[in-house]
Amino acid sequence: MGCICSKGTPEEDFQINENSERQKESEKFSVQLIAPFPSKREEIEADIGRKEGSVRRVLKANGGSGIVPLQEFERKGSTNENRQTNANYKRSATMDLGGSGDQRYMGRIVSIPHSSEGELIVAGWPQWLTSVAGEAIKGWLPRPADSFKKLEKIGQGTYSTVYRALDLETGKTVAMKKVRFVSMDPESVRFMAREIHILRKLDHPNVLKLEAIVTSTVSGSLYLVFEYMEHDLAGLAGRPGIKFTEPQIKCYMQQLLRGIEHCHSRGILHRDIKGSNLLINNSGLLKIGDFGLANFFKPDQSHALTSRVVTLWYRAPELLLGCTQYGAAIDLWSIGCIVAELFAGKPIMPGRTEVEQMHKIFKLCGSPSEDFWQKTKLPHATSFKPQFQYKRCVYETFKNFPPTSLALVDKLLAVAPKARGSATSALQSEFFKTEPLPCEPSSIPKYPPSKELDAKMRDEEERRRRAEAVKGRGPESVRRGTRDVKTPEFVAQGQSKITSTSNNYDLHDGAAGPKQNGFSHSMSVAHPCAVEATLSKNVGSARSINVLRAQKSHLPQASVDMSNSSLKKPDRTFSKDSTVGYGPRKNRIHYSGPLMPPGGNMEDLLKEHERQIQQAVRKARLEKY
Ligand SMILES: Nc1ncnc2c1ncn2[C@@H]1O[C@H](COP(=O)(O)OP(=O)(O)OP(=O)(O)O)[C@@H](O)[C@H]1O
Repeated sequence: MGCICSKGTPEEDFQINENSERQKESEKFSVQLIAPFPSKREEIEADIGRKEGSVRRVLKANGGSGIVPLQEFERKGSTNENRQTNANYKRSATMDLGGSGDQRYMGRIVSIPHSSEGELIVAGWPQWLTSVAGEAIKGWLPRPADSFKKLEKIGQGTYSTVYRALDLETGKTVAMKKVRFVSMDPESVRFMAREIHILRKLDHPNVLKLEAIVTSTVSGSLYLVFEYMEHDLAGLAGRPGIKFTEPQIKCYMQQLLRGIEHCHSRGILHRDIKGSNLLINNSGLLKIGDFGLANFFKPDQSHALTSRVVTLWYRAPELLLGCTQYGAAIDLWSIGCIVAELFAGKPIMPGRTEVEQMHKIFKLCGSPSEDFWQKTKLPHATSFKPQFQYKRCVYETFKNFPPTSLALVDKLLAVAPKARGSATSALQSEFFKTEPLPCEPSSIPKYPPSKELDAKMRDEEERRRRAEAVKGRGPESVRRGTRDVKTPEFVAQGQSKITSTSNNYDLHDGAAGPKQNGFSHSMSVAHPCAVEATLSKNVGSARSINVLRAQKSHLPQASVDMSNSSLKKPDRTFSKDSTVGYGPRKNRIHYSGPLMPPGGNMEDLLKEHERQIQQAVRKARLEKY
């Protein structure tokens, strides 16, 4: 599969008004941000007076906030009151069609057929986008790219880089998520279109709102513009010195469940609930973000979906077993992991391979009965069937948790999906009704901006310092200084177990990796996904840490996703390489580790994995330093 690198530098994609060079550059943009509909004629006219000839006036005329359907725009534009606005819109829209005179464009506009694609092109969207993602952007107007000023990078996802930016029209700080494509490959565009399409279906205070979109022909990138959130839960939980109170945890979890309840009520599964996708602002509001893996589902589960979704540590057992007809319960499982993680102060099941993940689940939540294994048709059942049955020990393991939280965790971490209930039933649980009650979001302390990226940078810095220190101390020190990732069940006798940063509880499995207090697992020295990448090659040879990091755990199977989305979208690919973006799935089936050979011994297999992982990590470190 080809590289999906973004060709332009991030700077090329943002136009800064004061800079005339950049303004020229801005004309390379074929699409501008979505603009809302003008509300006041005076504003519009004043703006036109100031900025005749500028695409920006459309944005300003629209008041700089909100998004209005194109049809409504046209309808309003046909009235006397809005005629001027409509003219602006037309001129603005046609600037990108390559012409140079209003008359000519007006003619074109009149002749545009009333098809959705025609409308969209007139609105300023490029054809590469309208031809495959018309449904997702239908009815939206573009906004100019030069109306944003890029500030610093605040997030690095698998498919995107996120920047803090200033909306020059409103003065508001926003987050701009730059999505990469494989040179406008239609399939890649469809991946992104699904995210947009889903975001547009959602409207809830606990779901991050998509405010605008911009694309750049310079870099082949597309930007999704969101309200700016100061923190993500991963960053916040991983910040030294921050300790969540019980009312605060309840407050966050209530908001998370309300947000997911809304998604499920709209027939949408998030499929990647984890700390770094839960954004929190300085008013204590939590919003679910990153709908890149989200998909539509029907309660009857009649459509097959890919089972290779959700970041490994938060992945439900049915997905690991290869189930393709699943529902809301997979998100509830992830939420169960998060509730427990918040109380524990570290991830509760930090598996590094699917085999290990499944094993951790069985050890904590119990393994299914013999009868289940006899009857199930789940594709990976034979591979994962343990040699003996594990007894459930959720209550014993988390005995120090507040009792009502334990009841909720126990329910959400039910191995049988149906037993997890729903977001609505979770919201009605005693957990939220018993003292101490959830606090008001506004009463939560204001923290300095804390993102997963910050946690990653702290880890990186710490690792660099350690490496510097051991350099001067010789090989013996290197050995002692190396923080090899340990799978807790293989921690040698007498070696101290990882302790929780918030509550003391006794997990039979501790957290793996040097990041001990949860959520920032993707920045562990050896990311579980990176390690999986090594194992996917069945590591005879260890690879460099950079290569190790280049894979994500939830690589999709190519053919199983036959979802019911109206966009008929394919699934995303899952490369963790920062230069990689959305891409077609062809030839991108990866397995995070060899499946359990039938009749094989799980403990032996895991030990072998551990040996390979440590060998790979050691070699990578030695290569690096
Ligand atoms: N609206 C926002 N405000 C502030 N920061 C944000 C916002 N949206 C995203 N971020 C930051 O950027 C990071 C990456 O964003 P996001 O999860 O959407 O990207 P992704 O490529 O889909 O990531 P992933 O690899 O987790 O799938 C988030 O963890 C968060 O720290």
